[in-house]
Amino acid sequence: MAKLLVVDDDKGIQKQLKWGLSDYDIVFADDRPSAIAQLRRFEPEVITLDLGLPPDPANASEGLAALTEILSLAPNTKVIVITGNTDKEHALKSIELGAYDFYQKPIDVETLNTIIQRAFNLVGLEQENRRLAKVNPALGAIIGNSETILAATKRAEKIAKTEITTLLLGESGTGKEVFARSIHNHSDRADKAFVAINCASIPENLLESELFGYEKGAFTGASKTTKGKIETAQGGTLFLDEIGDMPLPLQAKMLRFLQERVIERVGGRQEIPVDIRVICATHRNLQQMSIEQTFREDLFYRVSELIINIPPLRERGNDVLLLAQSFLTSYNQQFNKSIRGFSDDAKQAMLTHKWSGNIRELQNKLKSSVVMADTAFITSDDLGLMCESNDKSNDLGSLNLREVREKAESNAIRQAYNLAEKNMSKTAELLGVTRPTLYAMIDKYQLDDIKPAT
Ligand SMILES: Nc1ncnc2c1ncn2[C@@H]1O[C@H](COP(=O)(O)OP(=O)(O)OP(=O)(O)O)[C@@H](O)[C@H]1O
Repeated sequence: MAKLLVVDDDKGIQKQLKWGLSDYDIVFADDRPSAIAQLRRFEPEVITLDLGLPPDPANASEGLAALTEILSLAPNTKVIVITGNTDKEHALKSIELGAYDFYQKPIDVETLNTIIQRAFNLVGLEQENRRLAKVNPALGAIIGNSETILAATKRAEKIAKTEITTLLLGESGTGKEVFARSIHNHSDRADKAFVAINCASIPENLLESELFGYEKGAFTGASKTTKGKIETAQGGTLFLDEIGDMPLPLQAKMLRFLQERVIERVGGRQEIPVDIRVICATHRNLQQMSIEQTFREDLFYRVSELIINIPPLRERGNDVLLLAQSFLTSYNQQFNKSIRGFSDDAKQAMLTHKWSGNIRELQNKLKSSVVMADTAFITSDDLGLMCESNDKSNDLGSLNLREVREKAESNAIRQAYNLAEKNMSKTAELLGVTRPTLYAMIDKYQLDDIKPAT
């Protein structure tokens, strides 16, 4: 039976609800300590909470404190706050703190029952979602709707079924490995191994044996013949991350493997045929490196049969908000929290931050803010970000008033446009100007990237 806790010090109301809500397994509490005790003992999924609790029933402070405590102990509980019929301010405050809904007195049991029923339905759905997420985690999905990321995913989709050796170019943390996995998962090799190796993280003298394996006795300590990463990827996909960091002598051996599809283990004489798809990635400019002769030109052409540029987060527009929402959902589950979303200043700060660490930086910021936040919405402070407008007020690079104004106005237009999700009427509204004025400004400042959503 669905478990309901009613927190109200009015015995008359308790009685009324006991009879009126007989479909539920119902328990009562008169004040904050007994509510918390019942919460621990009875673990209700839904709670109705009168904000006017003793010792100060004329005031909402005790009720709001109870709400905060309940949600910090059991974030998935749905709390319906009961307020006085004129007390809109506290009702809204409760929603801000994470209450599921509010109900204004006088109590009509039938109406209240409908709200309670809806809350139980939501609890059921959320439980089902959590169960499904555990069974089938959406790993490796490429989240994003921006033109830049869609262009990259389209290319990745097109080549997934082919054997083309692909080079993924992008800054650190942009999701190159996520892309490589995704290509593998959409290829005919999906049921075989995906083996990743980061050439920059393995000491130069170990990289060769790590990749190609070694024969027993090949060097001191080689006590038994061992397969390398290439052989382990047999039949599947090998992801060579940071290929630009591969030492020159090893590049020759790599080229032979890519051309002839055979390898020799360190200390071995036998040629071992391999059937492997290769995906490489780097944040370096391999073409420039080959001019400077720090990367073999022939290897560059071999690994870059097709290049996919993975855009940095700052060029992905609203994707940052989509990614943030998806991380929030998974961290809410991981840390048993029920943070509902982001305040406007947090959204704006995320849209304007430079994200030099890209998605990894966003992920880290989200993780710590979910752990630390104790309100229903994450703010820019929780994220440790400041809005660009505050952040950069002294960094306009020029004291020429016209230039300063132009820069500030262009920034504001871009921010509003992103917040309004490319809706021009909403952008104009946020900026407090008419649509014709907005179009005139876009024209004047040549903001060619700003155009109505199609
Ligand atoms: N589109 C995406 N959707 C969800 N999560 C993503 C996406 N892209 C990347 N991530 C997450 O961001 C983090 C960094 O991604 P990844 O390791 O693929 O980046 P990378 O470019 O390979 O980084 P590096 O160059 O440092 O190796 C990972 O935790 C990954 O799960």
